[in-house]
Amino acid sequence: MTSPRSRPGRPGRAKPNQNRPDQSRPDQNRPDQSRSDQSRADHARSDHTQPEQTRFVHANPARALSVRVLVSVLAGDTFAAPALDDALTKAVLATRDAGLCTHLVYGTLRYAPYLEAALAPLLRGETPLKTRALLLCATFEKLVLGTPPHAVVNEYVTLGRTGFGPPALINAVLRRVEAAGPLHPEATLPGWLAGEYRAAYEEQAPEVLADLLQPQPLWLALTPAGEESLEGEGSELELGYGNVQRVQLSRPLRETEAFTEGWAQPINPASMACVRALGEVEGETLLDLAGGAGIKAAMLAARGASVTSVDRVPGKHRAARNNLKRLGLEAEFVTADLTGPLDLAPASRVLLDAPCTGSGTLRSHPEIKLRLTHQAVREAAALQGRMLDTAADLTAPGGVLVYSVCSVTRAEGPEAVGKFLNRHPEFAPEALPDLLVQTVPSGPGVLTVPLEGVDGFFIARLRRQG
Ligand SMILES: C[S@@+](CC[C@H](N)C(=O)[O-])C[C@H]1O[C@@H](n2cnc3c(N)ncnc32)[C@H](O)[C@@H]1O
Repeated sequence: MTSPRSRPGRPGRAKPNQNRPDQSRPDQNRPDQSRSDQSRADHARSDHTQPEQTRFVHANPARALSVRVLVSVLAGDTFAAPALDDALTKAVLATRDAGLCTHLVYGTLRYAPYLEAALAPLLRGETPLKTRALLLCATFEKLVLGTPPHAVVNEYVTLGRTGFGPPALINAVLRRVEAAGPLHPEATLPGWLAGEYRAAYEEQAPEVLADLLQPQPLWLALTPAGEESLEGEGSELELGYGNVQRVQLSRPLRETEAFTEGWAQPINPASMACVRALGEVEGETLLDLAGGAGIKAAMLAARGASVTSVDRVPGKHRAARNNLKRLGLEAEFVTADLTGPLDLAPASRVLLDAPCTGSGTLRSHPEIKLRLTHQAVREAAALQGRMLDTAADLTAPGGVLVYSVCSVTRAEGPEAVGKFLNRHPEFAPEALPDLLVQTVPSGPGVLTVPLEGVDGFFIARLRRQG
């Protein structure tokens, strides 16, 4: 394992922080920005210093928007990232209010089970979703952010009056709500999922679960010109895994020269580890199966591979094409269902970055832990098994198949590959090249360790013998 490269901050160069969550992340992992979240928290804590008249006549618009977004996410209608992007695009909020809104939505979702436990003794019967969302958000502020209790009560009672719930109930609950016990990170996800994390990371599990409650930083794959340009604009590059850097932007990513010139690509270091798992790809023909929005395809094309990306959804190809164009790269696209045989020439390098439950991305997608079921894991594993069989047919003799999922469940990782190897004795697992991120062994592959904003991915590298 190679240690991440730490980059000291450069005090005095940073420009005012951009709190609005970035809307330019074509990757499925859509990180919000850690520094933004921090300043949002500071803002939340300092709310009680506002003048009395302006404080409680209208609830802060960030809180109203947060609760509306939470209602749609908790209803299961949408994921937090697109709901928030959509809401912030339509609402005209001051920068710091947009930051507060982002922090409240993600924070409430990250801590939701803990907040539910605190609220449970105070609520009888069914609580309407709007009221539940409001109470969760307010409880997050009171118990986790440490916003002064009187400010929480006044803000959210005022908000309740606008149609979110009975002010008397909100007032009574928020005055009394207190922590049900010490905050154990395990209490912030369902017991069975905490068990999967314990099985995956053993003694590191408590540290990992605590880390998943932190704000998600922004990671960018940068060319040297991109690094120079961002630093010149006052952004801070903090920590690096190879060319993937943790960045605090001085302005929205889409407005940076690094993005418009194609020198920057959002990608989690664990996502990049799947690309690294393929080893040297320069001059190789490569199949990127389940290629989605083509983030890994782009990174592979940048390394000199001739990439054909296959996905079932044509819309994803459009997004991928546009993104590749921005990066000055090219790939072929094939729209096809990978659960059945495909009329494509086998390749010497194949990546199957399979659809999965996303259980390794709880920092950036905290709502997943509120929705995930055993049944969903079983269904994902069955789909992955079928896609692995197709991937086997598309791997040339002597070639390499890399299988990856952004999930830490055993069924989707080591068990899926174990069953595959039983069905396909012509494949054997082999050692992975240096992935740069921290990993732990997991059956025939490895798991990346989700600390400091790195996602949890299972990755296996399989060689076809004959
Ligand atoms: C984890 S995402 C891939 C992310 C992508 N590799 C990237 O780096 O941007 C999984 C993809 O699998 C695709 N998918 C799901 N079921 C499929 C199927 N039966 N056949 C082909 N693609 C499928 C989804 O459309 C989705 O884009």
